[in-house]
Amino acid sequence: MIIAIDGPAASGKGTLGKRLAHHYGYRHLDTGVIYRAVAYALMESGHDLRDETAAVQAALELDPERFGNPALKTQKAGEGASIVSAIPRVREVLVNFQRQFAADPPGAVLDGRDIGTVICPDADVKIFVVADPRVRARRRTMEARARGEEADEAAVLADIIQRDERDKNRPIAPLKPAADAYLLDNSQLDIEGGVRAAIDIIEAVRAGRSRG
Ligand SMILES: Nc1ncnc2c1ncn2[C@@H]1O[C@H](COP(=O)(O)OP(=O)(O)O)[C@@H](O)[C@H]1O
Ligand SMILES: Nc1ccn([C@@H]2O[C@H](COP(=O)(O)OP(=O)(O)O)[C@@H](O)[C@H]2O)c(=O)n1
Repeated sequence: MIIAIDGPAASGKGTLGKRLAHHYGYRHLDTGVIYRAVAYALMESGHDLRDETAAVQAALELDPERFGNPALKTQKAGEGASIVSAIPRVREVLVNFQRQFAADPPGAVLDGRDIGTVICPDADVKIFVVADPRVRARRRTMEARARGEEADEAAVLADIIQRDERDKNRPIAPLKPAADAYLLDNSQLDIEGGVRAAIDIIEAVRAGRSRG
């Protein structure tokens, strides 16, 4: 089974993806980390984030062993990711890696912006996670502070809004729910509540399928 999770910045996709993968015994890929890694490679080598040749090269040289680098979690890497991810050739290079991950047994949960629309249009279940931008900014701010970083909630909110706008309005693989995605608004839910709501969706889809 393939579970596709998409949604705007800091909506809880990664947390949900990880928890669902654990619940079902599947593998999990946070696809945002791929674009963050490409952006980080450019920043480290002093290239402009809009340098297509350098960005494509960084995408070709992607090393999943480095996905755990804490530097990829920063706001700067997220902002950079949203710039490099709008380059069509960068996305093209990264499609196969993601599809291969999704296809390997026993099943996979992928989260990102275009999983249900582009990467896995035939996913068994698609969930589009949303939450009020102020709630998302608050959560992301708390997360950064828990890591010992300084974070200004208003600046985090501005970054989230700017990134969502860029991701929604790019011509290639824009952030939008697939036509057959289930919307899950977790603004008023805690992590447990969000996971339960997602499992309810997945089980309802499975039950419907086995009846049909
Ligand atoms: N349903 C939820 N309720 C409360 N906090 C949440 C919820 N889902 C995620 N979080 C917290 O919000 C922050 C952003 O979640 P994350 O999974 O990193 O989002 P995304 O992958 O969409 O960027 C994290 O600190 C996470 O612990
Ligand atoms: N499948 C994906 C995942 C992320 N991205 C881009 O990568 C950026 C960072 O993604 P992320 O999921 O790590 O961001 P957060 O939601 O964790 O803040 C996004 O703003 C998108 O521009 C994408 O284009 N397609």
